[in-house]
Amino acid sequence: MSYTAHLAAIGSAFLAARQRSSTLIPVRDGLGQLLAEDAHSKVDLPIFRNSQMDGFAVDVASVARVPAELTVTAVLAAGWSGSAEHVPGAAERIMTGAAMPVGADTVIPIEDTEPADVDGRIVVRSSRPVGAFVREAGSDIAKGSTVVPAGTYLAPRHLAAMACAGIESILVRPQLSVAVVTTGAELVAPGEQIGPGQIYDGNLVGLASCLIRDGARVAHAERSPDHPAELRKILDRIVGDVDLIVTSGGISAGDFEVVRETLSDGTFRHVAMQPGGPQGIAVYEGTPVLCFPGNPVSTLVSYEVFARAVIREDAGLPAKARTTSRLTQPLTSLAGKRQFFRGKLGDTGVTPVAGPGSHLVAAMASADCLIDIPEDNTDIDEGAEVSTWPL
Ligand SMILES: Nc1nc2c(c(=O)[nH]1)N[C@H]1C(S)=C(S)[C@@H](COP(=O)(O)OP(=O)(O)OC[C@H]3O[C@@H](n4cnc5c(N)ncnc54)[C@H](O)[C@@H]3O)O[C@H]1N2
Ligand code: MOO
Repeated sequence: MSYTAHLAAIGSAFLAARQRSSTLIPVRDGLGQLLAEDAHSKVDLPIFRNSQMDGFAVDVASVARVPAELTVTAVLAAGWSGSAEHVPGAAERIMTGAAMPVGADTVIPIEDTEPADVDGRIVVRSSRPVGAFVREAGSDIAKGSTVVPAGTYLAPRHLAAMACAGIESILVRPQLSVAVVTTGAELVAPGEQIGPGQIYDGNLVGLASCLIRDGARVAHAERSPDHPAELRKILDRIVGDVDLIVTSGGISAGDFEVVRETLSDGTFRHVAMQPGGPQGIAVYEGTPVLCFPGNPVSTLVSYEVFARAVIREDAGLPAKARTTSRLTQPLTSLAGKRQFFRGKLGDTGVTPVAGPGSHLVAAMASADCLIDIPEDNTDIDEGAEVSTWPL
């Protein structure tokens, strides 16, 4: 089975995980959520023509020559109904955010005025053009226009704009909910007492953080011993909560292949690639299960090359762009297998990091890309152009 054929099979299996419906939530709960449909403004913003300054609403003709002395006919606070008309040649004292009286076309800030000698009159000291300090209705956005487009991860600025636009509830696409289950009798959590023959579980945190980075929600992260009954117990407990299950280990050719035994209806095969040769796809109680091999580099590379793109697409995140780079040293690759070497990009090209061994997890930590070598390339020269996938 080729890499591309298994990738296509994973794409098909993932379709079931995509079938989740959007939910309506109050805007105030929207932080970090993925907006499922365009949010349209219920009003013009500003909703009505209003003053940008504390000052005086006037008509420009009456302040064309300054100083000009005007009678103050009203005091208009933010929140007044806005139904009064401007008295031509006079001034209305107006506060920031108050509706402009009909007929007034400019605002003189209070700093540019002073009380006149006669009570109830002011002296305007500097003139302003038409529209100065007037915020026109709809000048920010028109009623019915899109305030925030579908596919946006909602930040405070989006929520504030939607609230100002009178939007009370929004349709959001729930994050993909995923369970990560690592398997192996040898595994203990970092920080736990480690005994002979035991190792620390790196895949749980590795896979969970890949998923979170790519926009999914890790609803469960569990470690299973190598007994099918135990694994089944875990799966039964979590399956109702998640859209997808990702496992590591227990799928190759040994005596204790717990994932393979438990998900015996699944498809387990050897993909012509390295690392990540053993692979599995199964369905548990209707939920797709991606089964990655246990070696930590194999697990991480499997995620990168099989799952990352679909998980990001599902979350509405852009695909990670692949690039080409020149090898800084020759490379030998296995005939008939697509090999994903770990590499480090630099000014002179890409340098493979350590060897191909899928246990070399510490070496992988210093890599920043995968070097993708096709099945039929075995001896690649220094300087050859290769495809690199960002990590
Ligand atoms: N006879 C064969 N043996 C193996 C084959 C094969 O084709 N024939 N394939 C090899 C390849 S390639 C890989 S990769 C592994 C995959 O095996 P499993 O997926 O069954 O994984 P395990 O056997 O459970 O573990 C493999 C390796 O990884 C370590 N491991 C497992 N889980 C974790 C974890 N969560 N954190 C850190 N390290 C982990 C485990 O201790 C093993 O050393 O099979 C080869 N064998
Ligand atoms: O192909 Mo396995 O997944 O590397 O060691």
